[in-house]
Amino acid sequence: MTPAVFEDAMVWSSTAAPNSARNRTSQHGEDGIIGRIFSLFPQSPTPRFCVDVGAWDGKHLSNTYSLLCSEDPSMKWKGVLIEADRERFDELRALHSPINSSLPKILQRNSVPKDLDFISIDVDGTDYWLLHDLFDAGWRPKVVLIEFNPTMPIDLVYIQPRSDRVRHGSSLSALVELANKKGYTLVETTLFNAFFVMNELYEDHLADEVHDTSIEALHEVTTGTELYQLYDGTVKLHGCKRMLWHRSYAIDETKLQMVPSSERGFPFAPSSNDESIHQDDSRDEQIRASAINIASYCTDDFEDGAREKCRAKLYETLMTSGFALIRGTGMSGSTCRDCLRSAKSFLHEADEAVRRSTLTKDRARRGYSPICTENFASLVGKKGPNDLVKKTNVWPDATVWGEKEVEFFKTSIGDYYCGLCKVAESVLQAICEGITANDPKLKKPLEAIVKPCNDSNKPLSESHTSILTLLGYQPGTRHKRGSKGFMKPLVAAHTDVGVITVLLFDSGECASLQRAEDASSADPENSTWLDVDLPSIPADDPIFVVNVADCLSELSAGAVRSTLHRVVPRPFGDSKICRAVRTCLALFVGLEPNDCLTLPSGENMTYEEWRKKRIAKATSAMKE
Ligand SMILES: O=C(O)CCC(=O)C(=O)O
Ligand SMILES: [Fe+2]
Repeated sequence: MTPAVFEDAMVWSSTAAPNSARNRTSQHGEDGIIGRIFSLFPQSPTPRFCVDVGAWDGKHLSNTYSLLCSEDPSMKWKGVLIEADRERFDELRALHSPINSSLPKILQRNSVPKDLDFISIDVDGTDYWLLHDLFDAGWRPKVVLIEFNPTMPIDLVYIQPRSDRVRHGSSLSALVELANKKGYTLVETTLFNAFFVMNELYEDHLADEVHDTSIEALHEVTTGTELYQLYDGTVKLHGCKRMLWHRSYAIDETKLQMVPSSERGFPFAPSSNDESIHQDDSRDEQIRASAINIASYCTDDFEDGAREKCRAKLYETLMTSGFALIRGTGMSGSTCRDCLRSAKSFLHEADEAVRRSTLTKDRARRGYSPICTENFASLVGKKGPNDLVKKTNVWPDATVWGEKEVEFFKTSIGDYYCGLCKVAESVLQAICEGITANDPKLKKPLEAIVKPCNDSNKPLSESHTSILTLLGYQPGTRHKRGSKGFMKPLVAAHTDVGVITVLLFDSGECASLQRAEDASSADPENSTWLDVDLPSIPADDPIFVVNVADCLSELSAGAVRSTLHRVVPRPFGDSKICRAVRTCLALFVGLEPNDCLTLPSGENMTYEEWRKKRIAKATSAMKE
C-alpha cells in the first residue's frame, strides 16, 4: 500500500474488536487484529504460513513483518512475499530470501500449502482478482486481509477491471460478496483493509467475539464523499473533501454545481416568498422607474403642471407602443395582493369542483381569441353583455369551497374590482386629455369615453360594463416544443375589444405576456415580440399594465393603438426554471351597451353595435 495520510477520514474505531488493534509495522492496527484472530485458533504444531501480496519492502506498513520477524522464535512464521515494484523488491530481497514469479504460480512453485494460514493482499488495484484467482486455484487461507477502496459507498458493489494497468480498487461489498461465496466471513475492517476468516473457523473460534458480521456493524468508518442537494439546486458535499490519492486537489463544491447560480432557487416556492423579492429587487426597480406616475389624475391634490406632464407621457407611450406601465393609482398594495392570492387559490389550488360551481349555461368565452387558447376565466363585472354572452357576478359555491374561502374571494375580488374601475376612469381621462391636447378634433369622438359624471352619488365605475377576468396559466402540454421548435401561445396574438385593459399579474414564470414591438403591426407571424413584465409582488404603490383596446384605438383615429399581444409558455429546461403557475387579473374596460359613439368618420352607432361588428370581424378572420 502506497503510504497515504487520511487526514479527512475519521480515526479508526472498531466495535467488534475494540482492544485488539495494534501496530508494529501495520498502519491501522492490522498487526493487533491478526494476532488476536490467531490467538483464538488452536495452536499449530508446525510453523504457520503466510503470503503477502504487495509486500513493499517487507517492513514499511507491513501486515506480515510482525509474523515473519517475530521476536519470539517459537512463533516464527514462514511466508512468501510478493512485490511488483523493482526498487521495493530489491529492499525486500535484502530482508528475506527472494523468489520470483506471478501469484498462483508463485504459490505453487514455492509449495505454499493450500491451507496456508494467512494472506495479505495489498496491490492497489487488482486485489479483488488476486483473491478471486487464489480461491479458484484451490487455496484456502484461514485468514485473508485484503485492501478495498475506502471511498466507495458501503452498499456499492464495484469490481475494478481485471488489468494490472487499471488502478481503481474494488469496494468492500464486492469483496464481501466474493468471500461469502467462497465460504468466508468478514470479521473486521480497518480504514481500508478487510479481514475474512473461513466460515468453520469463524463459527468455532470467533463467533463469540464478533456477533454481527455485517458490513454496517464492522465498517463504521468511511473516507467517502457524499453528495446531497439543497432545495434551491445547490450541490453540497459531505465527508472527505480532498482527493485521497491526489492530495494536492480539493474536491471543490463550486466546480460540482449543475445549476448555474443565476438559476438557483426553489422551483415550487410560492411566487411571493422573501427570496424572490430579494432576487428580483433590481429588476423590480427598473420596472418601477419605467412606470408612469398617474397620481395627479387619481387624486385632487397635485402640483401645477403635473397633469400635463402625466398625460403627455402617457399619450406618447401609448402612441408608440400601445402599452404603458402606470403607478400612483392610489390602489392599496394589500388589496392587489389579496386579490391575486384569491385568484390563485381559486384557479390553481382549489378543487376542480370549485371552478365548476361558477359555470353557467352560457359559460363565457371572450370570443375574440380562439377557443382553444382560452384559460379558465371567472368573470366579475356589472350587468351587461360580455363579448358573446351575458355574464355577471359569478361566485363559487360556498357549499363546495367553504364559507370562509368564498367570503375572502368575494371581498378581495370585489374590493379590487371597485378600486380598479375608478383607476381606469382616471387613466381614460388622462389618455383622452393627452390625445385631445395633440389633436383637438378628436375631442368629440372621445366624449363617449370621458363622460362628465352628472350624478355625484353614482360611482364612476358603474357607468360602464368593465369586466374583471381571472386568468390562470399552468405548465402543461403547450410547454412542449412543436416540430419546428416553437411552442404555441397560451393566448393567441390578439387585440382587446373594449376601451382599455388594466392588467395585474404575479411572477408565475410558466407564461409571459408579450406585445408586438411595432404598435401598428397586424401580422403576428412577422412581429418582434417584447416581454411585458411587472414586479414580482404588487408593492404598496402597485404597478399595472395598461393597454389600448380596439374601441379607443378607433375613436382616437389610431392616435393610440390597440397593439397585438399574446401570452406564451416559457419552456421547461431553458435558461429559466418555469414551473410556477401564473395568475393574471385582467380588467377589460368597456362602455355601456347603449352609449352612443360618434366615430372619427362621423358614423354614429351604439357601443353594443360597434362591439358586435368588431367581434363579427374577428370571428370571420378566425375562420379564414
Ligand atoms: O395574461 C395576460 O397577461 C393577458 C391576457 C390577455 O391579453 C387577455 O386575456 O386579453
Ligand atoms: Fe389581451
